Amino acid sequence: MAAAPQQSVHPSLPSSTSTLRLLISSSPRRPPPPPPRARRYNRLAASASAAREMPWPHVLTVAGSDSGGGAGIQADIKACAALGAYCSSVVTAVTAQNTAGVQGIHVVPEEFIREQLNSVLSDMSVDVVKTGMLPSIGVVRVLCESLKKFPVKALVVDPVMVSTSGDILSESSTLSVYRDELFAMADIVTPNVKEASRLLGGVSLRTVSDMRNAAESIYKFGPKHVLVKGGDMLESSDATDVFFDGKEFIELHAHRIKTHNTHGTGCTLASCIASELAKGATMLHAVQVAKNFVESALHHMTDSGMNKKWGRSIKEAVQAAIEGGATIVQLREKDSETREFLEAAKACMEICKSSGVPLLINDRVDIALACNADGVHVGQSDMSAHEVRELLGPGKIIGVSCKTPAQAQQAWNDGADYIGCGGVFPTSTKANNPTLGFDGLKTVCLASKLPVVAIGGINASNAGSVMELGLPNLKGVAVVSALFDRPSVVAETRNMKSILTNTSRT
Ligand SMILES: Cc1ncc(COP(=O)(O)OP(=O)(O)O)c(N)n1
Ligand SMILES: Cc1nc(C(=O)O)sc1CCOP(=O)(O)O
Ligand SMILES: [Mg+2]
Repeated sequence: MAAAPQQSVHPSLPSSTSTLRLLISSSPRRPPPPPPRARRYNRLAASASAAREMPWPHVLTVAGSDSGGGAGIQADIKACAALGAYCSSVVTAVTAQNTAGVQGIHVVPEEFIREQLNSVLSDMSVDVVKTGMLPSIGVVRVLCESLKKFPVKALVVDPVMVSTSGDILSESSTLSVYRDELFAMADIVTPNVKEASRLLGGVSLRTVSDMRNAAESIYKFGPKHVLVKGGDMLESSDATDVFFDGKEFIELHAHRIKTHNTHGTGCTLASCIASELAKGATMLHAVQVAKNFVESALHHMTDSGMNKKWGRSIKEAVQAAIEGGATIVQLREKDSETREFLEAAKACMEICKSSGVPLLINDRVDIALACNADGVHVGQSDMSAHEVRELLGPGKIIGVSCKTPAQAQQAWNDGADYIGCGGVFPTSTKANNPTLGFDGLKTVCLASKLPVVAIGGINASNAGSVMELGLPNLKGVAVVSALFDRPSVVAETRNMKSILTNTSRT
């Protein structure tokens, strides 16, 4: 299968129609699955005492409350829950706001913010602290002092200054203490272009090259990584973010989503990064997952049979899919010898890594380990997600094919990150694949606690109708033949991406 742009789920390379499955056990009956990992257990309803004692990924958000529920603490808690992290909260301000703007701000006294920080950090094992609205110099200083007293694994700083509606959320005097004290403690700082400009004394940021310079300048204040978010650069048709780790710049591209509903996306992105870091992901991986979560997904799965037919290598196919806008690639090789598969996987890893696009491997955990892929996609006859997680570790992405609510529940229990659900339409790419139709997809989406990617017979003519169903948890599509069994992978991917972009947020 070829991979197209995707989201928090992953796409793969060309899949062939043959069904070479990993023979994990010769026994026809699978033994009962091991108990789910504690951290996956009922994350949404986790009690504070459970979070204290159990190895949950734990994010503490230090931010303002948004009465409208779209941004701030409310957005942070929802994003962390969606990505499987427990979220505690220190409220720095209570805002009266709605979709039109901020009508009032009640700042919480500094000493009471200190008290909240003490209560949580002295008692519960927090992995990652994520900051949002820090209204005054005093609040930033209280936070720095608490973090020195109670160090955490990582600090994610979203330097929230002005709301999308243009209302001031942090006094301009906080800029200096952000730069001089908080940034030095941060693992990542995530300004949008307006915030980056303010942090740098009002420089103008109009191009990606300006964003790179800004990322480099902000890096000099001391954070380990910088992500300058380009979503506000309205002159560009692309929404490019620039990630800088002190050595390398990585441009993360996404098609601009035509919507005014961007309120809270910064909070959501930073909370997703924090959740992934809390789960053990590397910084780049955490940023990729977060970005994909905020966008809609297009999974590209490669298929070597189709690529041969069109005279292109897997590498060329993946390169073209990424150029066309694929956000996740899944390498699906049903007929290859192991050595050939691994070589292709290593070559694709290079391309995907340099483009900031996660690469998943279909079925083969050994290949994923050998090429340090970003994750694995398994089906109901493959190794369970729980077993895959044991082998891959916490930071990798695991997808599971599910056709029923019970399978979706099991995937959640087993610690998967997303599910693939299909066949939505009849397909000739996968033999003997039952067609679920819209009704089957709906039943699974409604039951799923994980993001869902629709698969099976999806093409440019029907992708819009799938996304327009507006089903809960449906985040994107995974596509093989509509991209790879065509003369131009780039053109087909671009077209598919724009269909998804235009339907996912309307
Ligand atoms: C995103 C996504 N969804 C479903 C599948 C199918 O996986 P599986 O059921 O294991 O079938 P094979 O791909 O192995 O034939 C997938 N690969 N990706
Ligand atoms: C690999 C795969 N899994 C499916 C499932 O229903 O789980 S359908 C499928 C094939 C998808 O290919 P195409 O986009 O060419 O239909
Ligand atoms: Mg499989």
